[in-house]
Amino acid sequence: MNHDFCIDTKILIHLEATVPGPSVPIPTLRRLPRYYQYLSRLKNAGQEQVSAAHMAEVLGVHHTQVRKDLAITGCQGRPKTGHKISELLTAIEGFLHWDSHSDAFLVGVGSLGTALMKYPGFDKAGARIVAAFDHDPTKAGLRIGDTPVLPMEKFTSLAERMHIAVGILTVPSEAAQATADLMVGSGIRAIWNFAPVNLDVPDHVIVENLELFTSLALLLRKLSDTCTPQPVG
Ligand SMILES: NC(=O)c1ccc[n+]([C@@H]2O[C@H](COP(=O)([O-])OP(=O)(O)OC[C@H]3O[C@@H](n4cnc5c(N)ncnc54)[C@H](O)[C@@H]3O)[C@@H](O)[C@H]2O)c1
Repeated sequence: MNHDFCIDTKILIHLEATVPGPSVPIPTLRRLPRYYQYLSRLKNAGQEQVSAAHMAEVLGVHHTQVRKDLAITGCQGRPKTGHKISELLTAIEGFLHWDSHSDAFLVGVGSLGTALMKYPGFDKAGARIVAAFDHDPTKAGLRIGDTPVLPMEKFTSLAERMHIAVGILTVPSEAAQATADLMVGSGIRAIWNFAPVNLDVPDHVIVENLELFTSLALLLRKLSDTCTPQPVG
């Protein structure tokens, strides 16, 4: 696996769909990709060992927490020398199931859906978009990269036949709930939702909302808080 890529921690949809049981704390799941990114950089720079204390300092996480998080992956550090970076990377990959793939279907091949389909990083982080769907007949039949765009009528039969567990939802808000219903009815168990809508789904279905607008609003709010008033004239 290529270690030199940027992982969006929101790719947790794959993890949450595949890591068994509620016993793994979600904050740990969110931190592990950060550790992985940092460890990959160290490995690429030629470093072989790392201590939890060093990771804690660089990543701004308490060292006890880093040790606990790493222990969950099953990788044990050694006294004095710490962890072997390559072992740690392999342990995190295995734990997050990045050494296997979840196939995903995307619905809504507009600006955002197309951008997601063109982004190669999801494949490396465990989720592969194998087909996309759109109700616009002019889009069905297209290919975005290697991925076919298919008519909505094919969604259920293909999802069932291919045992698709992950759905990526990039339709406008007004179509989001109906699309989620279709996904759930077709056996999808995890939805990565980009529409700014709270989806109503059964308890067994995991939804991860990617709230870009909230994130942007926070950024701009923080920016305005740091602005000092300029003298007039
Ligand atoms: N573009 C962004 O940067 C951005 C950022 C954050 C969130 N979002 C959200 O992501 C979603 C998509 O945004 P966009 O800008 O890509 O929109 P878009 O209008 O460019 O694309 C939407 C696509 O969904 C398809 N579609 C609409 N209704 C459908 C249905 N019932 N079944 C199947 N396909 C359907 C349309 O044909 C179109 O191809 C929206 O909910 C938006 O709020 C977008």
